[in-house]
Amino acid sequence: MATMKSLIGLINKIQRACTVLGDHGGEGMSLWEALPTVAVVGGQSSGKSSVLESVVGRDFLPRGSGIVTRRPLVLQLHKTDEGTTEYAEFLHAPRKKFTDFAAVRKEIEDETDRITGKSKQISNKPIQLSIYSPNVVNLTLIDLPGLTKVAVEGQPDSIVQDIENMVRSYVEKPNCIILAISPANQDIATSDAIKLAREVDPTGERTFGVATKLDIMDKGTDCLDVLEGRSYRLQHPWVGIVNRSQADINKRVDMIAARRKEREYFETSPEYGHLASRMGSEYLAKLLSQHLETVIRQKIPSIVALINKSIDEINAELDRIGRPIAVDSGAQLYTILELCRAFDRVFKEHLDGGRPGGDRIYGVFDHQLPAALKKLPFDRHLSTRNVQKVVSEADGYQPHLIAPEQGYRRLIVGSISYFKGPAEATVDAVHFVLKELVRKSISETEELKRFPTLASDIAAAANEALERFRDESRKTVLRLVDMESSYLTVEFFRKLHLEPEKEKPNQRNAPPPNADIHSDNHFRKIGSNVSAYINMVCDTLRISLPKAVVYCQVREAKRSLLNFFYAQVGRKEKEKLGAMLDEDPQLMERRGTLAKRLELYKQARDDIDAVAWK
Ligand SMILES: Nc1nc2c(ncn2[C@@H]2O[C@H](COP(=O)(O)OP(=O)(O)OP(=O)(O)O)[C@@H](O)[C@H]2O)c(=O)[nH]1
Repeated sequence: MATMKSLIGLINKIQRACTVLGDHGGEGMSLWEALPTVAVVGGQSSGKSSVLESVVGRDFLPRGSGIVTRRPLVLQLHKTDEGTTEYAEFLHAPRKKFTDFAAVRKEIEDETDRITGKSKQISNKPIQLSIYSPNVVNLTLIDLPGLTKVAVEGQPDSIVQDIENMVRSYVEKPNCIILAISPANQDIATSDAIKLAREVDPTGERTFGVATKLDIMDKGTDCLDVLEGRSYRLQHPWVGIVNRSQADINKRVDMIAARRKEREYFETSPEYGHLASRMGSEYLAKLLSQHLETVIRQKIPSIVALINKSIDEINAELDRIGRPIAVDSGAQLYTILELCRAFDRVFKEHLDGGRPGGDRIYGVFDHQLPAALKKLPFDRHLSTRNVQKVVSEADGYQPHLIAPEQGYRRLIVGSISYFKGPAEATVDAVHFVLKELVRKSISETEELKRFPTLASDIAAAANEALERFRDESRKTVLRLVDMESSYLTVEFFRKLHLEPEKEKPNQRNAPPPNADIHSDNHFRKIGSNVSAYINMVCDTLRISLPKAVVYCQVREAKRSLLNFFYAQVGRKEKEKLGAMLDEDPQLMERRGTLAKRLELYKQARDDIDAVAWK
């Protein structure tokens, strides 16, 4: 069976882990909120600090006018063996043991200012202090700023509400045990602590009422109605306290002497003598400790469930953002190649189908190219006037006798050169489709998301490769066009020569074979012959250009988009490989945080296992 000490020690440990994680409640699922804690709540000067100090048995809290406690103080008390030296330790300054409690007070003040500045602002970021002493019981208390009704000089008016909100944010948590401090020398009905406690815990099951200043109540009045449970009844009995008066503090009456005085006060008190065993700060400390133990015992299953849930969630997120990468160059090279392959797979899916985009290449061949071919200005180039001009120029001083051989050649070569435009445009259009597919594939490769440097390296390498393919493709298509003008299809013209004879009976308007070589009809006929020839070339190119483009660009992109890159990567040294696998700094930080969280949660689970089943 777990001991009280080990149970509270366990919670202390988990609380410290929470502070390291920056988890002190607030948004989302919080382990902190699942842990039972005791929060000390009360109006200003109600005696909160005094109660805390007498529970600890030491002077260590900052004192002064105005709002002294401006950050929550998480005070973890650890009971040590009799005779051991007392010391304190702050979580923000681990391994520094404070044996001088005046220095503890100074450190609390300094650490408060470190976050809030000297501005007297408040902050909900807790200061965590552990006290190891034979004079304490195992207990965790949270000291909160005193509830106040007015801001003092130098503090913004909003501070009144800010403090109430902060205190409320602690005490409204169902796992918070409220230590509501009310000075007995004032009307309990107007006590800030009781008012707030009633609001957040109407049944009073997690509120402990503490009446301070019993010794300075008006003559003839007492607090018996409350202490004996007749008024302001809570589920737990009220505890009366007598702290050091200001005069005692000024006389430096130490805490141990003060506790003795308090004990004597109750034992000898005519009003409270019969309640002496259930009064005083020592009794309060024991009562709280016992209660905390019961609560913790009840909470353990839900805490374990929460821890397990958190661990699962962290693991899932780590899987999603990727585990840390190996440091040796072999493994790094392997990782880089794997990532390249992942990209290549996505890219191929775009081309081969499965992912959209590849069809746009067919669109270039099926629409763009034919449309561009159709728009070529052959009408103008082969107009009767231009034909006449070109033919005459080719003839020179001696007009042709039968057929203008040179003129035909010039007209045909001139026309064929127009095909270069659509051929190059086809190359470019496919290039842009491929480039767009590279861009898409980079962004769709999940594995690459965490490596922005590598992603841009791969994109750059792929685009460079596409440029090379484009150059090659451009050369090839221009060559196809050039080939058309380098050797004309003789058969076409032979057939042409025979045609007019054959068609003679029907072709009334066609010029006779020996027509005047200077007539319009003659040039029109030449123009239409060239046009027919060019149409044939056009049909050929419409079919062959896509073949060249696919061969040079698409097929190469599928086969060897990253080949050059692979060769480069293979030659890189270790540091360069590491640099390529640079991750988004935010992601690295997130992974670091998750790893730390994971470790702390696992540790917490192990700690609970070790304690709970002892
Ligand atoms: N006589 C007597 N004086 C007390 C008692 N409790 C507190 N005081 C005095 O009341 C004053 C305020 O006590 P603190 O413990 O500083 O009160 P606090 O609620 O922490 O005050 P703030 O931190 O300013 O909000 C001090 O001068 C204490 O000496 C008590 O039980 N009896």
